[in-house]
Amino acid sequence: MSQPNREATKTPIYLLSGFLGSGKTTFLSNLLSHLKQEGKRPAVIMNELGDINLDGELLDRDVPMAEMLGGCICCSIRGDLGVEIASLIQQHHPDAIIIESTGAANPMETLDGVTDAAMYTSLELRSVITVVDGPELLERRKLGKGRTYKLMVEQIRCATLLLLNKTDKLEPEQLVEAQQLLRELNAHAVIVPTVRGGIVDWEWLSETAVSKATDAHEHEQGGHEEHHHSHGHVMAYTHYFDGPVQSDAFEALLQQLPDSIYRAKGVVSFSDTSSGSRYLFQYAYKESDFIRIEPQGKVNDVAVFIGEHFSKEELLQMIEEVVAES
Ligand SMILES: Nc1nc2c(ncn2[C@@H]2O[C@H](COP(=O)(O)OP(=O)(O)OP(=O)(O)O)[C@@H](O)[C@H]2O)c(=O)[nH]1
Repeated sequence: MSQPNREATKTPIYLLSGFLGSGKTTFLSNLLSHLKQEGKRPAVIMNELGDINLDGELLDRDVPMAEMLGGCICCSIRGDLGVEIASLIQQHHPDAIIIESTGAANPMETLDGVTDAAMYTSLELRSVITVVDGPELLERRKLGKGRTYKLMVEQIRCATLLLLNKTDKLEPEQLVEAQQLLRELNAHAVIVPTVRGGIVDWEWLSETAVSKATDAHEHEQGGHEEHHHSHGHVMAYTHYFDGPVQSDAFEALLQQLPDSIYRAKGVVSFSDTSSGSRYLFQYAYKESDFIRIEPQGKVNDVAVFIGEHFSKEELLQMIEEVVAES
């Protein structure tokens, strides 16, 4: 079960969201070209509500691609997402995985699907990129707060990078208005106005805006994590445990989580129950639930915490107290 260098083997994951027709695929092909120019080997997961994936046809054939068709990864086929991620990593060992969700997907729910994969394989969710159709955003806001506008807002809120696209169709004052609206809806994300998803600054690719997957070992050694780019906008934190933890202490930790963390799940081993017992835990809105499991194959002891603007440092401290008691 040894994991020689988890940092080196963690696969970066980028989640690409944005409303129907906002320009996700256009941006994705720019992103893939850029990664390939850098000598990287990216892989893609494309999700379509329908049974065919036309967008996939537009992309480079050398890029390994998993298609998840006929359902939405944020709901009906969410369980499959983890499996797809894990098998892409096993088969192709990509340097990065980009998940393009359907325009109708709620990114928080999709994020939840990504966390499933963290149990089976080492990964790091780096950014949530939301492509915003500039003219459509302004139009929808004018029309009032319908369901579509609400979904757009959710996609905007959970982004770490906002591409304000189709700015060629905006008047200068509309551009300002759209930027202001994005800033109101999301105080933390980097906002980049784009035409056809074209961007010049790719630095964010190597920065972790969403989560910092950490294990105790790393933390002991380090203290050199990069905080300056995180904007305090942490939405998912992945923690790998090195060994079993004490069950009461762990349950107490879940009960003491701040309100800003509304979801957690993972697999833990308890030191005080019969040897080798492992549990799948779920936590949502103050309720926790443990199911004893006997995993087939290798499954990490890992906990993933999801929330809005919570302090990763405080959470890590709480976890370390549990580890110390164990
Ligand atoms: N005028 C203009 N058109 C754009 C821009 N970016 C993309 N488009 C066009 O908008 C349409 C939708 O772009 P896609 O990249 O397919 O959008 P998508 O978000 O992947 O669409 P779905 O897969 O349907 O959700 C295409 O016809 C693009 O050529 C832009 O910046 N300006």
